[in-house]
Amino acid sequence: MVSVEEIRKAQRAEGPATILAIGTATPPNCVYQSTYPEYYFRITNSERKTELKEKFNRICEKTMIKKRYMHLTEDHLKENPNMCAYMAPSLDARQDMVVVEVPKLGKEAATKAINEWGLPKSKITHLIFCTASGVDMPGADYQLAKLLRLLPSVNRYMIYQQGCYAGGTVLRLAKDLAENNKGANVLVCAEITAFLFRGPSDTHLDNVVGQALFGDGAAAIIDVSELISKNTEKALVEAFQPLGISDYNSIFWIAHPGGRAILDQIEQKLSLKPEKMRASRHVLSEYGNMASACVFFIMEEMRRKSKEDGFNTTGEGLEWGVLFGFGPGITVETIVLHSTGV
Ligand SMILES: CC(=O)CC(=O)SCCNC(=O)CCNC(=O)[C@H](O)C(C)(C)COP(=O)(O)OP(=O)(O)OC[C@H]1O[C@@H](n2cnc3c(N)ncnc32)[C@H](O)[C@@H]1OP(=O)(O)O
Repeated sequence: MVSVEEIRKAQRAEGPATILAIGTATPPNCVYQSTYPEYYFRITNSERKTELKEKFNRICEKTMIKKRYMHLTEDHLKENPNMCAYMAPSLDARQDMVVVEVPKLGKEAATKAINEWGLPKSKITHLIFCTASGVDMPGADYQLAKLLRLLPSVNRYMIYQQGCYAGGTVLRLAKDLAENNKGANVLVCAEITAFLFRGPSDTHLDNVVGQALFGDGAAAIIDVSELISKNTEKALVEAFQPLGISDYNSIFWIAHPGGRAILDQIEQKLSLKPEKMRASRHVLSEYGNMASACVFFIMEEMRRKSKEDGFNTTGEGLEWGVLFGFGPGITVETIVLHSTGV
């Protein structure tokens, strides 16, 4: 007679969960930060707000973002003028858009990851989908499984509306699933396309800052950089003390670039060398703040550059690293990463 303990042991995986492949995708519509203020104030019929436009120009310059990708094009906005107001009914139009587009963008990224992985899709046993764009039932996880033609038996998990820190949340969940299920291949797909574009308001400057930062033009923003930087050291001590690591320049860094000031303050507070934030700053510059998807773009960029520079690990030649996801709450997701090779 087989005991429950033996069954459980046989079901569990041996060894740690490993990231085997990464795929990223963006909508094709690219907007350049240098011309964005002109476009944004024109499309939202706000050109008369000259002072606010000048301020927005200054904010855009300070973001250190070169370009961003947005699903919303000029044509979409012309078809949906309510989206261009600061506060006008437009939820239905946005919802109709995201429930179709978010799984499609997820499919693009997932297909790249599956191709790199090189095994048949039928080997995928678990699917986690994470987005803060819209809510649907059945969810984006179901739509993605259908688009990818995964087996109907795939175990699906949907994480909605967590915000920017959720890249860390899905990794944490994927690790637990992979380590507790033998042979499980967990496909983590965190895609965010925020459709919360809206016109500028003189009385809501936080919204104006948001319009300058987010990859898809989201609305809500908190000034959060000081709060985050004050708490990162505590999170690092808790995470790395058990490993005997207290020099945070000796690890690689994947920090969610909520905004340039967040990276600046963490760097300053922890006396980090400038190269520690290189990958995060690169992704911020090339894509803007893509919420939960950012950390995976940074991971991919770090892996690419480590290979190009001849390092022997995907973490810039280092063994241990940290992934920080920051988001509403304020919540800080801290994930310890172990890099094994390029
Ligand atoms: C929680 C999460 O982390 C999840 C997210 O991703 S949410 C997004 C989180 N991101 C942030 O909170 C943004 C962090 N802030 C930044 O990166 C920078 O402050 C910034 C790029 C927006 C501006 O850079 P800066 O070095 O602060 O420029 P600075 O010259 O001081 O400010 C430019 C203008 O913006 C205004 N400004 C800056 N931050 C502002 C804020 N939070 N609200 C309103 N106005 C703001 C300033 O008053 C200034 O206006 P004037 O030019 O008229 O004086």
